[in-house]
Amino acid sequence: MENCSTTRNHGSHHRPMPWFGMDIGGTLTKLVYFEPKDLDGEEGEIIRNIRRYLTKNSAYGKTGYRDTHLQVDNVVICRRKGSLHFIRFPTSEMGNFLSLAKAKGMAELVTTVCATGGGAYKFERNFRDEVNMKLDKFDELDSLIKGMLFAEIHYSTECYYFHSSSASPARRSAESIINYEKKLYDFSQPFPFILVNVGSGVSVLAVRSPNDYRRISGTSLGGGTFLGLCCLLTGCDTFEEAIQLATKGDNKKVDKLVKDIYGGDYEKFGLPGDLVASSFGQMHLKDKKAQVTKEDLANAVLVTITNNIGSIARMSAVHEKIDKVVFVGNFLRVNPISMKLLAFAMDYWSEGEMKALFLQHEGYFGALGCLLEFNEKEDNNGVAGK
Ligand SMILES: Nc1ncnc2c1ncn2[C@@H]1O[C@H](COP(=O)(O)OP(=O)(O)O)[C@@H](O)[C@H]1O
Ligand SMILES: CC(C)(COP(=O)(O)O)[C@@H](O)C(=O)NCCC(=O)O
Repeated sequence: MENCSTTRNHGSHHRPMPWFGMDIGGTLTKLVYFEPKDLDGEEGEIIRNIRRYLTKNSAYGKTGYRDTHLQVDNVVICRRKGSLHFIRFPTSEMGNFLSLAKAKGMAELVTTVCATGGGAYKFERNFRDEVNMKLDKFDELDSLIKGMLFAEIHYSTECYYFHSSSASPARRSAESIINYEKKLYDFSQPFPFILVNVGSGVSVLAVRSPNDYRRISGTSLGGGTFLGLCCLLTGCDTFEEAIQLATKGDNKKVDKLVKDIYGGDYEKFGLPGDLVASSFGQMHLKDKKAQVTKEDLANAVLVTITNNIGSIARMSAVHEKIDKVVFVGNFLRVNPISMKLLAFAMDYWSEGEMKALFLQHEGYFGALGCLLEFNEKEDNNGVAGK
């Protein structure tokens, strides 16, 4: 599938390699690197070294990682064929990243990097002063949509949902979500859809066509809140640790359920006894507090944040009269508990009318979209190298 609008052959007409897209978020910086496979001898030594360094390693320094399972091969971008690599590091490590870029000779080679996310503004000066690089800035929500639509077309297993074997939504319970099965979803006719980006905070968009979308809602209770509260309440230090703890815990020891208040279901309004009535609602009781473990607390934070996001997503979908809700962002990384809870919540509360959808490259669409936008822009401008 072709992405550029011109019909030129590859070579010096295009922006010189290396091609990167960078999304500098509130917590993580995502880097998408396009590795050309149709090499024609144009590669200089520095580019070759950068390519080797990025593609032969899957860890960079202490905090940079390449998500090798997400690599996409045989992609054509601007008439160049190659592979897409997906790399992330904490935004707090930006200083070390800039030092590395300098050490690897990037600063001599690249004059402009395309960047999106809040950090494209926050760190613009650091890029200029420390590595003499200009940031060409793209809007993060424009890039997000562009990247996800591109990935959906180029990666046949991109979109999936969780399937319950129970026919009636009413019979599905929050307990049974553990048995949800992951299934591929044909997202080739995507519009309209609600897009919920769960990063440090949460943005909710109504997307009606590639260039027609609105940011309709958002909440500050997002992935950053989960991680921050977990670190405070359990003493953990990383997202992976927080998720591990949550996997072994039970929110019912922390939250007040409808049945803790009603003794059973609140039938008049269809509230099942197992529904959380009040998140953390038992933690004012000394005996209950004495019994909870850090695993229970981590699970309760995860369920609290996820349910709140699910609720906002569902209300947004009802308001916009849209039945497909796509969840993206790194909060969902290695986090099946939240994905299954969101799938359950969409299905249960809409009585089967709404569907929660998920995407494999969940946190990388902003970086990918910005790489595509930059190349298109350069291509349309007829840039012959800088
Ligand atoms: N390795 C990680 N380190 C920190 N947070 C992570 C990590 N993996 C997943 N997360 C979660 O992803 C969130 C950031 O998501 P992301 O989509 O990258 O947003 P942002 O653009 O705001 O950085 C964090 O708040 C956290 O909940
Ligand atoms: C400001 C942001 C767009 C930044 O994006 P992020 O780095 O969190 O992915 C996002 O955090 C957000 O939408 N926060 C919620 C703001 C609100 O609507 O209350």
